[in-house]
Amino acid sequence: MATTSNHLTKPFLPSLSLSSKKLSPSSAFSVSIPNRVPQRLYIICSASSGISSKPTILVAEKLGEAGITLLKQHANVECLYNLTPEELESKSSLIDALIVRSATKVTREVFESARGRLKVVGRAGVGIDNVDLGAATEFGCLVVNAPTANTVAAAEHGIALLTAMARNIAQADKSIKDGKWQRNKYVGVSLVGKTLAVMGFGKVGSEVARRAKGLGMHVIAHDPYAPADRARAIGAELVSFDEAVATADFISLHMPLTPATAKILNDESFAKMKKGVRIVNVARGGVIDEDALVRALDSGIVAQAALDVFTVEPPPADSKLVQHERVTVTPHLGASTMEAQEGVAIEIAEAVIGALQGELAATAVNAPMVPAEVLTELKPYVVLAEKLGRLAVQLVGGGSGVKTVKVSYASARGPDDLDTRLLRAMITKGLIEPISDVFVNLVNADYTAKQRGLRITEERINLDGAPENPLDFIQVRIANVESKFASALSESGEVTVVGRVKDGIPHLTKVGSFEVDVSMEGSLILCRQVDQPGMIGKVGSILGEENVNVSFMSVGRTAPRKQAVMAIGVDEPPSKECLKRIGEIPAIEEFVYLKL
Ligand SMILES: NC(=O)C1=CN([C@@H]2O[C@H](COP(=O)(O)OP(=O)(O)OC[C@H]3O[C@@H](n4cnc5c(N)ncnc54)[C@H](O)[C@@H]3O)[C@@H](O)[C@H]2O)C=CC1
Ligand SMILES: O=C(O)C(=O)COP(=O)(O)O
Repeated sequence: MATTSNHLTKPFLPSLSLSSKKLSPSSAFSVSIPNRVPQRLYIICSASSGISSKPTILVAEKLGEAGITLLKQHANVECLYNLTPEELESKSSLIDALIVRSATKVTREVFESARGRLKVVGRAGVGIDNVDLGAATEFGCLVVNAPTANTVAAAEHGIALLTAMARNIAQADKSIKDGKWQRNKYVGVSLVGKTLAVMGFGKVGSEVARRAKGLGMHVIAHDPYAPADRARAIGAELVSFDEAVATADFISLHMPLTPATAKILNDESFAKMKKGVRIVNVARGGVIDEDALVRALDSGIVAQAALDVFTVEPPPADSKLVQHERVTVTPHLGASTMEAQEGVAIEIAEAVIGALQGELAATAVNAPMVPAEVLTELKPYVVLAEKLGRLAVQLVGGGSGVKTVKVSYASARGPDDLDTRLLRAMITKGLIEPISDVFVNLVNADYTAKQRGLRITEERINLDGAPENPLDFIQVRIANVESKFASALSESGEVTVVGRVKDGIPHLTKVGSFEVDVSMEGSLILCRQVDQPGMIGKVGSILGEENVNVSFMSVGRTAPRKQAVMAIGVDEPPSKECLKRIGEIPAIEEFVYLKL
């Protein structure tokens, strides 16, 4: 993964390097030998992670057939259910992606044991509380979910539990099967005109609200982050937590399990409720303090509860809550309809395959989501960003340590039209990977930079003109370092490289103060010399004799016959002997070989 750079510098160079700081470029000319290698985006997976052939995907829980079929078109698929935690850990270094539902705990140990191979975790459903997101991010593993395909199923299950609870369906069913006929015991309550508090007004919550309105209920909702107009459109009123729990006849829970929502229904909140309230939970068991719910049932505050989810699944057989006469339970069936499972399976298969192919998933949970059309437009700039980072760091010399990097984006677009998170992540990747064995991607770029004490500051250069392209150029500067190629230091003393995208191909357009123009493919030789006739020919013929193909050549100079920097793109890495011969050309004052 880490690339190497060789560098040969003539002994008298330090003094020259100082003077070169004062030079200002005048012009650049280039000899172009087109070499259009298609660029692939490895935003999540590295080209060297062994995923270039067919990736291996472990499906650890039952997934709809349509999803499995889709996965098999692109990957080796293993379906292994009910693995123990240890079995999952031992599998993780043999797989590129893992697909789970809610029953599999994807722990830190799973990521640690993966030794960098596991690059995508697909959660075939919504809730990602069973995946250690912090650990996934640290290890550069993308987590994607399937957030839409089971919404209706979960909402329908919520309504099913609500109505079944109100009319004692489960209890009456059991009683009749036990040979009894208890018409007086199972008198229910009506829903019409009653107040339902929907806690968590997201996708499922709003579908539940819509259906409850159809049943003639008065719907209120609590969700600190939901827009009021969405609630209004459904005919629900957004209220505070206290108002919701205090006024509701029925409470239906639809928020995710997070540190903020854990045990959000507890002794204190039950004490605020109307006596005889009824509770539905199709969200997560952990949002209710289950012992407190048993107490509230026993004291009569809560008349009934209908639960699809539990803190521990399956719950212990002797669970007081599950065994409670006024509690109706289902074994986490919210998403379990034929339709939802087929939909979820396809949604997650597409997301996982896309991510393995280096695309950004629209349902990424621990990485910025970049809309597909923006990504298409940014693609060549993403490649440029990584290569500029890669190049800049290879120009650093003298063991100075890279700590401060300044990135400038020159664009004629408005600030809101340019999302630089992806570009920053790729610059970080380029900066860190050549000097370490850390794998960096969009997921862990910021985390890895922080860990290494690397501070990346960004600024925009606002240009006038038509903003057809998202960016005009990107400049990367590394401050407070020495350079192994003194000409790479700009007047401010920073290692500076600038690049542009031309015809979809990233080009290096400036090194230090020297304007060049070389396509950023293969490898690069930078030479500084006194501008004079025959230099291109001399270097070119050495490379030719050594069978190294030149793809691009460009010379930037301060003035005719003064200092010049020659940038030479090469397809094959030159041998040490070849580089030595270039270094021996008398007019060449310093040169460096860089891998892009
Ligand atoms: N039982 C089952 O099989 C299923 C369960 N679920 C659960 O339902 C949850 C909701 O799913 P979706 O509606 O698709 O997710 P969503 O993300 O669309 O909605 C969640 C809503 O909860 C809100 N929220 C966050 N913190 C809150 C708080 N402290 N108080 C009130 N609201 C808060 C959010 O603002 C958001 O609007 C999931 O997180 C999942 O755990 C989802 C599908 C199936
Ligand atoms: O999507 C969710 O959050 C669910 O809870 C569904 O879980 P499941 O995929 O059925 O194990």
